Amino acid sequence: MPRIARLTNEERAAALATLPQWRLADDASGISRSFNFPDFVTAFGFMSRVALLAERADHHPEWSNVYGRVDIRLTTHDADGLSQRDIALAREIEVLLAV
Ligand SMILES: C[C@H](O)[C@H](O)[C@H]1CNC2=NC(N)=NC(=O)C2=N1
Repeated sequence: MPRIARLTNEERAAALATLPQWRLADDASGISRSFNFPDFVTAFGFMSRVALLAERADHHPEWSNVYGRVDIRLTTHDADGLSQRDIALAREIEVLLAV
């Protein structure tokens, strides 16, 4: 029994309308975005900042890094799908990039 509620179709559509850079998985289980930085150090600095956000939120990304590229997928394991926690972390990541 999932401990966190999955978003309804309506909630998901409304949330994703505010996150145009994020792509919904075909099975709607999560959202993903790729980030490109000029080099590894910049990419890893970004990952460090995301890691602090994730730890504070107790919500952790699935991700990979190749040199300057960072691929992030957000899904909620405790909900077996997409929850408000994923949306909240995606928004925080967007704020990080905006400053
Ligand atoms: C015990 C702890 O709060 C949970 O395991 C948290 C940790 N981070 C998590 N991260 C993600 N992405 N999904 C979760 O369900 C989740 N659960």
